[in-house]
Amino acid sequence: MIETTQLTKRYGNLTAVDGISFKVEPGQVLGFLGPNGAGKSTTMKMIAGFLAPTSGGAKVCGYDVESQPIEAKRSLGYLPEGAPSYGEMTPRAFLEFIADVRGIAGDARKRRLDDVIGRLQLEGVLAQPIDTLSKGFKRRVGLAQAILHDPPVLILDEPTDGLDPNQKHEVRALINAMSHDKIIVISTHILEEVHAVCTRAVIIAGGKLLADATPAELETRSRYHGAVSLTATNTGEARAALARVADIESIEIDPQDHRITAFPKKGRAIFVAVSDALKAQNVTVSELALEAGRLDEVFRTITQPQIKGGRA
Ligand SMILES: Nc1ncnc2c1ncn2[C@@H]1O[C@H](COP(=O)(O)OP(=O)(O)OP(=O)(O)O)[C@@H](O)[C@H]1O
Repeated sequence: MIETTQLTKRYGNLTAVDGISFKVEPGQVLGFLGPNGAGKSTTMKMIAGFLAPTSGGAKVCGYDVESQPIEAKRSLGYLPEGAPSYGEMTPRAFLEFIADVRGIAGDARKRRLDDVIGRLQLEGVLAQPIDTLSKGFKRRVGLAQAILHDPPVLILDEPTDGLDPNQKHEVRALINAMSHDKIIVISTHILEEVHAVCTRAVIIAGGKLLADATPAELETRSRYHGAVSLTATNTGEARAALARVADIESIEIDPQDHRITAFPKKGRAIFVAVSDALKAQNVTVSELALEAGRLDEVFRTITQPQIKGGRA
């Protein structure tokens, strides 16, 4: 388990992380979401034991990261932002070095090295200096060192940053495959990533924890939750048909693609009534969808007051 208690970091007058408390259990993938400068990396560094908190604390698998740093670090793998490593080393030499530092020896050493090299598809670049690798491969070398000792806890700071869409997909699949028996915390700016890998999402802004929920729960906070979107051949006809649906609160039409969104009155379900009204008026639609909610809008609604409140 990971447990943070009132975790706080101050830099002079700036409170980068402001009393953050949460727990993460095995099998959970926790997504850290937040705008630039929210305090995500600082929180992760403190959990990973790379930065001392000003106050409060963190435990990893029951070990306090400050008073039991060796046990805590043994239990976790950490991918820092940007994945710094020793640029003049080759991935092979770097991973051998990490194996030394982690004390991985004997049969386990070859097995673990072969495993991470295979999983991160590093075979083709093992002998090339890390400095000369593409951003995507550098990130993969960083991930390989984080999982080399097969730790029960992984702290991954923007693991898919800099990867192309195929590599993003592969890394997300890797995280999903590892998630069954590990605790994983990832930070990301990419909201689709939250859907792809996270069982839970924490939203941070201005150093404060503002939301802690499943992605589906967050979507229910969207004003689009339960709305019905459609694209009709004749927008005017569709609009007239929707005017007959009593439970519709309001209608919006996208000025660019003319997509219509109908919002329900509070607590009402409108999908069937909308579908029936369109059929009854013979309105041709190319698309009709019930909206789960939009995470990007929830993210903006939750974080913008904090940003406007005055922190870069
Ligand atoms: N060493 C430092 N000294 C002073 N201020 C710092 C230091 N490290 C971070 N900060 C500040 O603390 C705040 C939180 O930074 P942090 O890197 O944790 O944010 P983040 O959410 O990870 O942002 P990003 O998404 O841009 O990586 C920012 O305002 C940042 O400028």
